[in-house]
Amino acid sequence: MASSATLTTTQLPRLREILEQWRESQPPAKGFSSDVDQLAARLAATGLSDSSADGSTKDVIVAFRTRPPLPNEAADKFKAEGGNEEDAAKVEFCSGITVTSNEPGIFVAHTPGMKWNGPTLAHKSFEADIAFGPDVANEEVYQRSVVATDLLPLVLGGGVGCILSYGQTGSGKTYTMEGVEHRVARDLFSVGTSVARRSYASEKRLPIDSEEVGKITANDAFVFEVTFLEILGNNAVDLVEVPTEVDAQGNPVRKQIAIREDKVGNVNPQLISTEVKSSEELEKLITDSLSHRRVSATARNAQSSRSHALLNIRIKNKFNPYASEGQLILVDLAGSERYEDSKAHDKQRMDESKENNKSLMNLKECVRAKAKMAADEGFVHIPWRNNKLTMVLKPIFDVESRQISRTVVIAHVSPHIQDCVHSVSTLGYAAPFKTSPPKPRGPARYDAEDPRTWTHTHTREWFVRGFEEYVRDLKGADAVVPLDYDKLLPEGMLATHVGRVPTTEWVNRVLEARTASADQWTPDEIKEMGATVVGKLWYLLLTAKTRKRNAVMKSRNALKEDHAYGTPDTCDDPS
Ligand SMILES: Nc1ncnc2c1ncn2[C@@H]1O[C@H](COP(=O)(O)OP(=O)(O)OP(=O)(O)O)[C@@H](O)[C@H]1O
Repeated sequence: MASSATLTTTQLPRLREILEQWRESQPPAKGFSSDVDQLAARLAATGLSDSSADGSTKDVIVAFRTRPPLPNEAADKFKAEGGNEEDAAKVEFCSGITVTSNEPGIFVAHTPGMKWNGPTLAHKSFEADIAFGPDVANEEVYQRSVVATDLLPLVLGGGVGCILSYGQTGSGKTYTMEGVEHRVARDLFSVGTSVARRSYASEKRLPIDSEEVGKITANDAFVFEVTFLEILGNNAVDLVEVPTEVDAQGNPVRKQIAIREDKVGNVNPQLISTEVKSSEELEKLITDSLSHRRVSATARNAQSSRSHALLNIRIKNKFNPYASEGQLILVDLAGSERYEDSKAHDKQRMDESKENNKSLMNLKECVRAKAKMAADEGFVHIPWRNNKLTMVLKPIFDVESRQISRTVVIAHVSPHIQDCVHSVSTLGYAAPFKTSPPKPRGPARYDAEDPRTWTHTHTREWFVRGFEEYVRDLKGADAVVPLDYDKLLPEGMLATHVGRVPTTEWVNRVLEARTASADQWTPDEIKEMGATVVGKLWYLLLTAKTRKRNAVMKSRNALKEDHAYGTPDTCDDPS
């Protein structure tokens, strides 16, 4: 099969002809629409959105994106691969990607080859959850990957949301991520205000449209703190820091940031953390930090980003001290490069490129393991400690964490046939992340220790017992639980559904389900009761999910100990 480097201008017209014939033989493309509202509604109906509240939401969502060809790009590519000026002028764009379905997203990559009777095309299709074709604007990408997947309510509710922008250098990752980052800045405070008003209304038992509730803003309920980290090869630096010195080559000198796990298992690089109180402040921080990001020319893209850039927005909840800290992590990954792409680099650039590819491979292992775990596919080990990039992404990879997390991977491919070999590898990298959500377990055998097997009645009985125990310990044997269980756990609500409700949302539900007898309780006491009891459910869910893994780890540890000290049978009797 010919690689893109061996394509010649004379083959392109024939390849275009073959592609046209192939396209004509295909059924019409499915599910195309640029109506963002319609798309969001459809995604909600297909279970990608949390608003379906049926527990089927995926933890890993995969999207493909390709961009339009840029002016002169086809000729420039040809020249970059050794073609002469005269022939380059004749090179016209030939598409290497066809989008055949929007939901699920299907991209077909067309790889050129050569037989005795002329050029050929091999068509290979890849499936994701969502596809963005070349004419899709950044607003639609944001609506379908952030709004329809409820990432902002999730992180405001104490969950972890992450977007990973992956792909070949020059394929449009930065274009997508900057679009997402600026739109997050635009919407975070208004969505935060709605969430804050709902919490306030629940706590004060006020109608949501009352004047008092209308005065509440996002800043009354949340503290937003932002960091921006850059990882280049093996080095990490703070993008918020304004460099004051330059080296001999005139490059800004930046302080190296250590990335390691502390004694209690947290990975908190010492970065400048800036509190932002408005969309404008967040917007400015993003723009300033991005201007510090290192760029250098590559054979593919004159403004190529050589580094991974991680924007992290941490959200503390002032209304609900029991809620975990929400985090939104937006990652523009360094371009993945093949040897051919990096051969023009100097030694330092080559090493960086190697290091980048290594970290991307490890990231792949981690995302794939996470997707498998979410789909309940048995024992899973997530190797997030292997690399700096995955270490800072610990909040999404830690299997012991009880925070709800959702990751959207957007894999980018170039539209050009010359890049097909690389596109096939990018699509092949991301496609396996697409897994089916765990199947509803139906009438699985009831296990008191595994909430995934509980019916609505089991769930309700467990909560009734849990609240009664809590209230008895706190207020004495005769105290009554001040909750309306019909309101808190409506018919059909299962333990698995409760397990997917972020803390803040759950505590709001508990506040809304208060009965008249709750007048003797303070709102904080009610919140603590709700958070404590649901915490026990999460623990059960976590141990049930990781039971097989824990058993394997336990037997491995036992093996290690046996190896070091011998088993009781084999130990020498000291007497
Ligand atoms: N969807 C799009 N519509 C129009 N232009 C686009 C689109 N996506 C990318 N571009 C343009 O393509 C060029 C390359 O895009 P970008 O810099 O985002 O690529 P990249 O994948 O981040 O590259 P690198 O890894 O080298 O940084 C830029 O000029 C950008 O403006």
